[in-house]
Amino acid sequence: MVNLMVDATISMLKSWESRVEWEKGILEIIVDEDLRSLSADIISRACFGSNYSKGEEIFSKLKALQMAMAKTYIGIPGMRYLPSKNNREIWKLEKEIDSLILSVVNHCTEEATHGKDLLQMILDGAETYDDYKGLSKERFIVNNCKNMYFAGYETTATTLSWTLMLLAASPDWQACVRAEVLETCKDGFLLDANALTNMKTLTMVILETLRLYPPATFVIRQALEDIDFKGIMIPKDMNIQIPIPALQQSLQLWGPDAHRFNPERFANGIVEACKVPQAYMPFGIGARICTGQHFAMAELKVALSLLLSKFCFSLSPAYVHSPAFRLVIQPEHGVRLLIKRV
Ligand code: HEM
Repeated sequence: MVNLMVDATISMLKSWESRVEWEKGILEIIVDEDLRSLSADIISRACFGSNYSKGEEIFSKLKALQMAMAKTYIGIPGMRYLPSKNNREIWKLEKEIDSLILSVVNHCTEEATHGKDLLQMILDGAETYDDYKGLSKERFIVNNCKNMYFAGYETTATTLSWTLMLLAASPDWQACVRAEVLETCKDGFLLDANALTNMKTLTMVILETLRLYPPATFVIRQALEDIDFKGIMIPKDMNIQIPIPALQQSLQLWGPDAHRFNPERFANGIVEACKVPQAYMPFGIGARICTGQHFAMAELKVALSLLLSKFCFSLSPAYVHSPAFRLVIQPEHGVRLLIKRV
């Protein structure tokens, strides 16, 4: 998996290198779209063993679906069943995405070239799991593929954008991470799973980015029975939304610098960083915690270490800071950076 991530990142890196050269040494770029393509490429290769071009249509439709879903009123019961213009757009996109995924699944199954990728695991799961709770086998496969795409694409791409923004705004931390990367994998390209675990400063920077800009704004749980929570009655079946940014930036829990970028707080791990470590939950919590968290951390480390080994980043004077809620927390106007070779 790490090799696949390295290959995908190197092809983006090469394109940035020639663009920097073309711009005579300093390239001004909004990085988000390229990082989305990178994340799409990686999840597509990991999932279907295919390259980005095959998943391109699926991703553009998923993006449109995400925008349409962000316009709905989350939490108002029954709203999603009304045939409003937006809901009809959502239903149409869902149908198209389903059939596109199925056609890729069929193609992969016929070619049988995908080996031990995520799709194979989903197909194995579909073979051995016979309680579909009323779901057809086809639905089981499509839903799981969609989950992988939806959960693993935008979340990681957005985290990459925010991390580059924060490092561009904090030259000292950027220099520390670059020094660590160059020390860990001498020529910048010798990355493997061992090298990734040794990158402590980079890990601290990623944890701090996920604290300040968690892509998921809340985790949702349903009460399975009536609960008396410290005097608050929560009736059975009620949905409870746990707001991640509020917990991760609480002054009470994290101290007076809770709103500041300070990766140092994670020097001794999550347990030492926060009065109540359970309040740190960028990947959720408990039995339904993100199944892709280790995949995501590996992808973030590979992409950032390769980028930092080759380029220096600073904020463009035209960068406008405006985190916006679109199902994930995204930079509204993109992350506009100045890039030059190290
Ligand atoms: C920075 C990147 C990511 C973040 C911040 C993130 C965050 C989350 C969060 C908050 C949840 C809900 C957990 C809960 O309810 O307790 C979740 C679920 C999930 N994530 Fe991720 N995720 C990321 C990347 C990925 C990737 C790369 C994949 C797949 C390769 C993935 C697959 C999933 C799946 C399948 C679930 C549903 C788990 C379940 O319901 O049992 N995620 N993620």
